Amino acid sequence: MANKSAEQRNRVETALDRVRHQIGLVLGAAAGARQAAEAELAKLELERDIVRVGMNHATPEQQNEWSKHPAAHEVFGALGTVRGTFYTDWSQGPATLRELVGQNAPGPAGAKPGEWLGRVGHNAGITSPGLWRVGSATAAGGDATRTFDVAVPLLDESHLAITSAPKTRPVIDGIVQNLLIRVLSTFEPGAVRVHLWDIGQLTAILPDLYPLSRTSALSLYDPGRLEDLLDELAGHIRRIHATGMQDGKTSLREMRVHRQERIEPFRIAVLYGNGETLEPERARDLKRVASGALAAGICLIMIDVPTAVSASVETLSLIDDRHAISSMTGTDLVVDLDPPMPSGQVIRAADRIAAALIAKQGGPRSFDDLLPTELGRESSARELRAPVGFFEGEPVEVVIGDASPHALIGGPSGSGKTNFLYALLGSLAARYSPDELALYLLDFKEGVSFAGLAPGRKDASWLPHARLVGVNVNTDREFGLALLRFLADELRRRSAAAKEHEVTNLADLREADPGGHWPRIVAVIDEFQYLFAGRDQVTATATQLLEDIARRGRSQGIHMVLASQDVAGIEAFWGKPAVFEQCTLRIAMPKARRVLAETNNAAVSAPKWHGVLNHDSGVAHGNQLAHIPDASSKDVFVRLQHRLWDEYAARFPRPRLFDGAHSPILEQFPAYLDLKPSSRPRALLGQSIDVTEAACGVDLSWAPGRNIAVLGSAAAEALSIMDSSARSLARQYEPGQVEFVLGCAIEACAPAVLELAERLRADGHTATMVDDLTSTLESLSGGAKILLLYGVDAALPSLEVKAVGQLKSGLDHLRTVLKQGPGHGIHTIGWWRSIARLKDTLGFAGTDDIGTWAALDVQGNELAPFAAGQVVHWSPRPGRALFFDRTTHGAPEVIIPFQRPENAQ
Ligand SMILES: Nc1ncnc2c1ncn2[C@@H]1O[C@H](COP(=O)(O)OP(=O)(O)OP(=O)(O)O)[C@@H](O)[C@H]1O
Repeated sequence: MANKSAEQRNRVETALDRVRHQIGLVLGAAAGARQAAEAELAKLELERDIVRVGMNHATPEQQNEWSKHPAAHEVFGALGTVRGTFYTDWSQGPATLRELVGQNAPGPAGAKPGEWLGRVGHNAGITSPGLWRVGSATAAGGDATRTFDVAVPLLDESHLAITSAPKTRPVIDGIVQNLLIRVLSTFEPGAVRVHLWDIGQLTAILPDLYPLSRTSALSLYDPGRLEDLLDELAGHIRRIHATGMQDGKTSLREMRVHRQERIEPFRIAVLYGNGETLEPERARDLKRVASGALAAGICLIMIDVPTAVSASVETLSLIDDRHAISSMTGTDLVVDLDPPMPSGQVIRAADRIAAALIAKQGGPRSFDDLLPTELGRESSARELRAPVGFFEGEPVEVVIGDASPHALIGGPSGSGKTNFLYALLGSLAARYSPDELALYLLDFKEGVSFAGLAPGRKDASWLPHARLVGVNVNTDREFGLALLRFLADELRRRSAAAKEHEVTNLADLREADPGGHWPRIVAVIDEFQYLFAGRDQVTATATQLLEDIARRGRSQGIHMVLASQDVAGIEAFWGKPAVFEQCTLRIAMPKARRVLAETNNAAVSAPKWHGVLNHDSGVAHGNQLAHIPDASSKDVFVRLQHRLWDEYAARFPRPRLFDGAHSPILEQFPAYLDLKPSSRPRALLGQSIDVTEAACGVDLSWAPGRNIAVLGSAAAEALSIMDSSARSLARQYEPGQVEFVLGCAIEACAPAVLELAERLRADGHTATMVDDLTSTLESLSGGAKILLLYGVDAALPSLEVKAVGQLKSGLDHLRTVLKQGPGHGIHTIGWWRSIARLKDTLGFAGTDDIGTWAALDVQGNELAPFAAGQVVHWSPRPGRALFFDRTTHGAPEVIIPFQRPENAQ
């Protein structure tokens, strides 16, 4: 039993010993592993320390410390091998970089200033260097073989953001100026434009470049108006983008390569901030500009402008006044910045570039420079496009088409509006034949600015494109209305044709109807605000018509060019936004107000004989400044007009000239000359105020009411109307077919009446002067007779007298003649000097027997009973009459009585 238990105990102890042994083994292995890990860690830590400090940069104490490390030998050995391998590879690094910069920054972009500074560049600007030198850097080791150039991309590659360190402004100016003069000296003059803005100052930004500020190569902006610069840049971006779209290209660079021409200059905008964030709106604008700029060849150099832009931006952060860290080289390498180029040499270089640019652009351009080499080569199917001026030697065009259908021109008196119109008309007329372009020209100004475009006494030539020339129409607003009516009718005619051909615009209509005559119509109305000068029917109708034409003219090729002196004209648009909005082309002459958008001040600073052209409804980014050549001096336009006249006059009729200052002469008037014997004779009372040269006539058919009353005391006009009525009728009867009976109760007019009688007799007619009107009226029998009664009012007292034994007075006979005469061919043309006397004459019979009348110096409200009770607006004025014919008129119209021979000049 004892043995058995001892044996058992032995077995247990043996098993425990085995377990203990196993545990010992495991613990020993763990301790060993830990020791090895600790040694590895110490080795790695040593390696890290050495790498962090750098083998060559360690102090002797440090070296000593490291060498005591048990793994020192091994670590130094391994690091030495790595370093050796690395430096074997890198020994080529600086040389490679030097070569790279040399290739991408050729000539002034990277070379030493002594090699190029002061010479004018030749690069045409189709391609550009990829890099521009700012300094150098030296790789570890410190020796010169490890130095390489540091250069940054600019222009359409990348923007550049520079951050200053304290007191480094002069250094930054040096960097920026170095870069700019490198760029300016690379390209031919005119290929680069520099825009400078500094939040802190207006004048002293990069002064060494100032010689360039007399050209377009350098512009400065107001410190408080960053928006002006950003607007301008945004405008360029939009324009370049739009041009690119037409070419199917997304960047200016692609377009340049595709077209193999520069197209637009490179632009560099330098923005000096102060480290503070911009106001939110500006920051937003800047971000927007920055993101579209590079594709438009616009590069920003921003100094201390904190902004996150989503475009390619390289950075340069100054450490002190000689050194910087650059995004091109990374944070491990310090850039040694190039020193500023010598001020005197930079000034001289800038001066030479400026002089070369001025020489290249030539002197101021003339009107002839606007003209093409060959006349009339362009098609107006899609649009009208013509240069009207120049900016820095480059032509600036006006486009009239779908996007800019109508134009508004403003500028104070003497600012050159009329001159601009001549430049525009000349440039257009020289490019488009009269088949492509028809002009309707109206000038409400007192004066004759367009008169030369119609045949005149001194010069028989005319502008063959002109269909209508209206001058001195300031008192004849109705003529403006007539033009608008004409345009509205033409609009309808074109719409109908378009509908018939199932097209929607002029270009398609011309294609669908190649035989049709569909020129683009441009109607120019100078001082158009006269149209709205009054709270009357003319204003109301003009507004309505203008709106209609403005809205629908675009697609039918009917365009309006409205010019006005400043505010007055534009005020006329208040409450009529439709017209204003449709005038997307705005032209502001110097000091013009309200023509451009509210916040767009470009016209304020525009120099003399310049204009700000804007195809974007006057929003600042659409501004294009242009010098307008002198087009209105003696003989300038006339020379072109003679060329055009020689070319086209045989094929195109002369324009209609309407001159409000001159009354027409009956004997020269086409409607009078064309009169022939007719079964329906018409009495011509005067000229209609209309686009066509029409006469206003009264049909004297044998029907009740066909009498004519001339109303008012203005003798010259009254005599004229009586005269032209009689003489025009005389032409429509064969001798003997009609009898004229003339009675004159106004002594002063007797000679004129006698003279008329003579003329009528000379034409072979019977013309009887009567003294005793009562007996003449009593004995009148049927058959064609024209009674010409001068001053019926003066005859009334004797007509009212009833002779002894007579049942009827002369007045009774007159009433009978007025009532029953027309039906039997007896028509009365009578002159009453007052409306009250006419009413007395008619008595209780009502006004029906006076079917037509021409009113002179009488008030409109007196005329209502004779115009079917409607309100008559009429401000009497010399040389004009208000005419109404019950059978043909809805409302009275203004007419111009003919000039009587003795009044003719
Ligand atoms: N670009 C120019 N170059 C030289 N002379 C010019 C130019 N523009 C206008 N002029 C001259 O200035 C004068 C006034 O110009 P213009 O008649 O065109 O001004 P306006 O604005 O139409 O003035 P207003 O409304 O009083 O008629 C004219 O004698 C004209 O010859």
